[in-house]
Amino acid sequence: MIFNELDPRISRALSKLNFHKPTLIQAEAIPLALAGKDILARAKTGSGKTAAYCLPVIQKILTIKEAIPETSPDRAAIRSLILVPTRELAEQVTKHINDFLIYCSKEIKVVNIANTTPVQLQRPILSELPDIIVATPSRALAHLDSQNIVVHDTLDSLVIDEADLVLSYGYEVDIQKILTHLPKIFQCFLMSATLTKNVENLKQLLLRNPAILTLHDEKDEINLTQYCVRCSEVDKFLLIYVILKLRLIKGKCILFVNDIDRCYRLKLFLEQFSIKTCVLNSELPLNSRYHIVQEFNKGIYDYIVATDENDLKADNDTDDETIEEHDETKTSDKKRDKTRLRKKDKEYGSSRGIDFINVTAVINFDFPTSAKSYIHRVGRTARASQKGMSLSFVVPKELAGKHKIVSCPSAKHDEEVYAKVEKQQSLAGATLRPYFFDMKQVEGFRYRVEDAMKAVTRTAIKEARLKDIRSEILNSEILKTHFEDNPNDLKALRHDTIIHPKRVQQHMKHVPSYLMPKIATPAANASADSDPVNGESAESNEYIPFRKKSTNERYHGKKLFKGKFGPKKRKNDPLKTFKLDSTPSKRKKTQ
Ligand SMILES: Nc1ncnc2c1ncn2[C@@H]1O[C@H](COP(=O)(O)OP(=O)(O)OP(=O)(O)O)[C@@H](O)[C@H]1O
Repeated sequence: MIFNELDPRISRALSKLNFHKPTLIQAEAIPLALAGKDILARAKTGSGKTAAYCLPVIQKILTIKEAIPETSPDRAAIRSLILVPTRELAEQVTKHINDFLIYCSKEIKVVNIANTTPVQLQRPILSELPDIIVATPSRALAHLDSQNIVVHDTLDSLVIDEADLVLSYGYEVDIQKILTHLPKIFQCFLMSATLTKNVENLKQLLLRNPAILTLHDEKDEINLTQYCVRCSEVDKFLLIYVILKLRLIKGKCILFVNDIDRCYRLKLFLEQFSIKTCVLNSELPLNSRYHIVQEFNKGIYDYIVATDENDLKADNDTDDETIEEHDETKTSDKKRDKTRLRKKDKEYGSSRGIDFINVTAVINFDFPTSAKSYIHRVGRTARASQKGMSLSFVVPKELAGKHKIVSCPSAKHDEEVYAKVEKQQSLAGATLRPYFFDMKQVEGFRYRVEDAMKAVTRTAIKEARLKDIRSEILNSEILKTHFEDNPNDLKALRHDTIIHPKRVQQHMKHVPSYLMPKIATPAANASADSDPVNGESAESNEYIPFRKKSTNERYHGKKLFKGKFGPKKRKNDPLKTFKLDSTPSKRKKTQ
């Protein structure tokens, strides 16, 4: 299948988007879909599933409309319903469709009704009979029930994207109710990166003699390099500091943690060293979440600390092999619920389906609680045939829970989940390589890391969480009114601001040269036949040199030696001054 077999308006849009040739799933699914087949597709994350169903849906609508005279009232009709599990995904799919429609936007209209606009206010938009509706199942059902959407005679296709997640979010009943509003015959697409027993049930319910595509593009596996490091819960903080501060991983990273408090703990910790991050979690308003992802994709932010708590829960509920949430997690969650400022958004998801662009690395700061969740998290990098890496921290069982304050309840199960991930990856022909490093090399940082960890108290986290949500609610209001009208105003809106400026210790911003360790980047480290104890064999690769003077700049990012913290002021580094003052010669002078 090649794209220029599609309507020329679609082909032009595709070349504008630099979609020169179809991905494997697109090449297989599009011709079958155009031939009218129902499709059940399972393909890896980032393999282009969205276009695999959007393009035939658009193509078919164009063909149907060409056969209807311009003046006929029958031209306007709702012909396709696309159901997705989260609001983010609905925004994203709608954007993709609008991109594909750029040369035929007059012929086909798409509307996203998954947003937070009240149902009544969406009625006028729906009365114009858009050709394609994108919705979460609950929203679609609300409109079908209230007759704002009437499709028994017109619907041509139904898509359920991320089908397993749609079901595990508890939408099964909604889907069954939705079916009662649909015509007897329509084409159906079920798309998912992972297929579960529930999807099998849905297949029986919805699909007629479907084409079942389970696609595995071997090239894609090679694009993702997976590393893991076993360490204590405190050492996770030490290592993340070293990795980000010394830029051992260059480029954009998503750091996954397992709950919202951990999100702010990690943000505040990194903030101590002037490492800026955005947070992404289900408490933030939808507009802010969407804006954060957009800006991250444009390259405005380097680091996102994300939770995928809804996805973790959804995976836990459905995956037989998943570790049960243990009591401690439940009680601590209950406690936190009391202090919660606003409700979590049930229709939030960060690790499923969201198209983060050009992500160098996914870092599982907290190891996920299921193998399925691991697939979706690491699937945020190495997308669309690009290269990417994942680095996962795994806490050995005997070290889990040892440091109460920084402990993550799920760490007790890291080893068990890791074993499942390893098995799952080896079945797919992939491996998780260990990231060896010489702990002695980073010991010098322990003091400042512990200092920073102490500053991130429970109260600080609570305050930060409240403050961030308040400011994001304000941001969200600005975003709501300005999104379309004043795009320039939005440029000034930042989501990575320092939450606790008073706690930031300026000297921690810099890494003194005498602390500079000899530590390899994950890539350099794993590519050599390292000695796990001292990692010496990686020397020839990308070691951060110890006491290297003149090339420090590359470890600190471009701006470090410019302006306020320029080279002349380096003498003011308190750590350095302290060292100088304690030399014997100085002491003599002052006596
Ligand atoms: N034929 C193509 N050529 C170039 N880029 C493509 C092509 N198809 C899709 N892409 C790009 O690949 C990225 C991933 O596509 P998409 O989001 O559809 O993947 P997915 O399989 O739905 O992933 P997930 O399971 O995570 O939702 C997107 O940025 C998309 O623009």
